[in-house]
Amino acid sequence: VFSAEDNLSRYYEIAEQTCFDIGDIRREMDRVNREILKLMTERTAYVKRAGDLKSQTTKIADDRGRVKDQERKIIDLSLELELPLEISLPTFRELMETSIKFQQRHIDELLSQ
Ligand SMILES: O=C(O)C(=O)C[C@]1(C(=O)O)C=C[C@@H](O)C=C1
Repeated sequence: VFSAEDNLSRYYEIAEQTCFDIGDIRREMDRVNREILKLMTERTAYVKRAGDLKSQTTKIADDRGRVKDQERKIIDLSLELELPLEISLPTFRELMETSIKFQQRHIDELLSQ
């Protein structure tokens, strides 16, 4: 899925070669944070759209099977990236749980109209 250079060791080498004070670090982190936020926005659009579809079928946002399936994929991909599971897993779990709440509110809003 990822190219060979997409791993923690490689990004750490780049950080060593480009960052020499905390200002350098924080500039890069601000850049990465903006990318993460853009991707979270894109992800949330699909969560909302899934709510549109579920409002016509189950009316229930929460799908534990899909949550478990994504957790498995997050674990496998994190191992590939050398990304510590202590960072990726709780973060994605929180993202999925807050997305479920957001989606259920959207479904309920559609059904109350
Ligand atoms: O896959 C879905 O059904 C979604 O709506 C996405 C999503 C998620 O945010 O990952 C949200 C709610 C479901 O419980 C499962 C997964």
